[in-house]
Amino acid sequence: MIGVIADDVTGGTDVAAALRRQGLRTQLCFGMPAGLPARYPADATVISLKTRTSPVLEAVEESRAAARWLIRSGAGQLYFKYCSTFDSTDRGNIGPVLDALGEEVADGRPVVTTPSSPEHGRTQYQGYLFVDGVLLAESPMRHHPLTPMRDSYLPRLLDAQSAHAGCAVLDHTVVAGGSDRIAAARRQHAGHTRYLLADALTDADLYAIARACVELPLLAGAAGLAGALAKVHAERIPSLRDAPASPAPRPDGPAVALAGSCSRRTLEQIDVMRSAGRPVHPLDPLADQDPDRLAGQALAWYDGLGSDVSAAGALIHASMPPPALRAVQDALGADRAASILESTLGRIATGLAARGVTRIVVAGGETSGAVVTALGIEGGQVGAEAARGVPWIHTAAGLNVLLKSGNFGERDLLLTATAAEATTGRTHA
Ligand SMILES: Nc1ncnc2c1ncn2[C@@H]1O[C@H](COP(=O)(O)OP(=O)(O)O)[C@@H](O)[C@H]1O
Ligand SMILES: O=C(O)[C@@H](O)C(=O)COP(=O)(O)O
Repeated sequence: MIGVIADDVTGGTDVAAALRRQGLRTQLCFGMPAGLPARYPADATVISLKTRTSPVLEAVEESRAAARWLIRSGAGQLYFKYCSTFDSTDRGNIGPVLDALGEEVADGRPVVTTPSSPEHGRTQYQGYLFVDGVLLAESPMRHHPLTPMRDSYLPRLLDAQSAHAGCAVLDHTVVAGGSDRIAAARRQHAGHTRYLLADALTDADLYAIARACVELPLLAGAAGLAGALAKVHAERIPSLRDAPASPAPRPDGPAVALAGSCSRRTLEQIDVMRSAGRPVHPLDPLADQDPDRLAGQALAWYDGLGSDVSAAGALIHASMPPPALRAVQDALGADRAASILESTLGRIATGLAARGVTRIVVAGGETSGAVVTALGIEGGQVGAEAARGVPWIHTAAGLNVLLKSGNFGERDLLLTATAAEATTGRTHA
């Protein structure tokens, strides 16, 4: 079994979708699972934490605990799923968590990693990370509310975070040379380099890296490398390759979208909702900083929509474009503003569930973490993808949640996912 530790909730659903696409029976848990062992046989188990922006020690301890749980449940390989845009704060949790997981399983062997995920437009070349062909630090990620990324050079970012200085790049000439060449380069680094950041421009590059590393106890990266690894495992183990995908339930029932992401794509998706005439309620954290009152106002607004809303879903959002976001952060502080809005959206989600809303679409990774925590969702069945890397999650209690990374999905994703006719959008299941 592959055991995956994801540093946020949308990262967890993204990687779960990538594993499921390759036919792996994938168990998805939000937070540490309560019991042992896994409740049903799985080829992969994903534990989605909310550690991307938490204090370093907390992130390390929670990730260690998740690793130990996965190993006790039978994981033969660990994968640390971080963001394809290498989202991390200045204090940086990717390095410390990787260092700790290496202590758990890697025996000092080099750990191969890459945030490259061509399916999401992320590529690594000469150690630099590109987002849709633009350097990370020049992409909209430079404006992220909690993890603004202002350097594109991955070795510098990782070196600053890890206790093992001097990570190396497996450059594209090596990767393009195929899996034997990659494995040879990896062996040359054994004993003196802990992290090898592998360039990858295409899925074929990721596949070659995965083939070279399929036996390693620890790998790390975004959904791209995890999907490639799943493909290699599925090819080697016929029972995985032949596993019939379980039929995905159809998400239905009253729908509401909750957005806490300020990423460019989410702002575009909000504009599409507005242009389509959907009911939209913006949260104003400058007017009131009390999450209970902000949530109460939003729910009163929702109640006032009456039966119209059962025809097509409404949207409640904290999201703002960069200038307005800066004004809020200047007034309240970035962490406090985030915490107020996350608590508010969590309370709104529980209020909506109590009102019979069964389709909850959430935009934003931190925001999704707050919402699943508030709703007490511990896991669910990974269903059809409404967009690449954005699968519906079906809970035992009958909720259908779509947890969308801020940057993912077509411009009409919020609109289609909350449409009256239940839709799974473009299905990749
Ligand atoms: N108007 C706002 N002012 C300040 N912070 C905000 C605002 N809107 C959202 N946020 C915070 O920004 C963060 C966005 O992160 P996240 O939900 O992970 O989105 P993404 O997936 O785009 O990274 C959340 O913590 C959210 O509460
Ligand atoms: O790798 C990715 O880009 C995503 O899986 C991811 O981690 C998304 O994080 P958010 O943008 O914070 O939702």
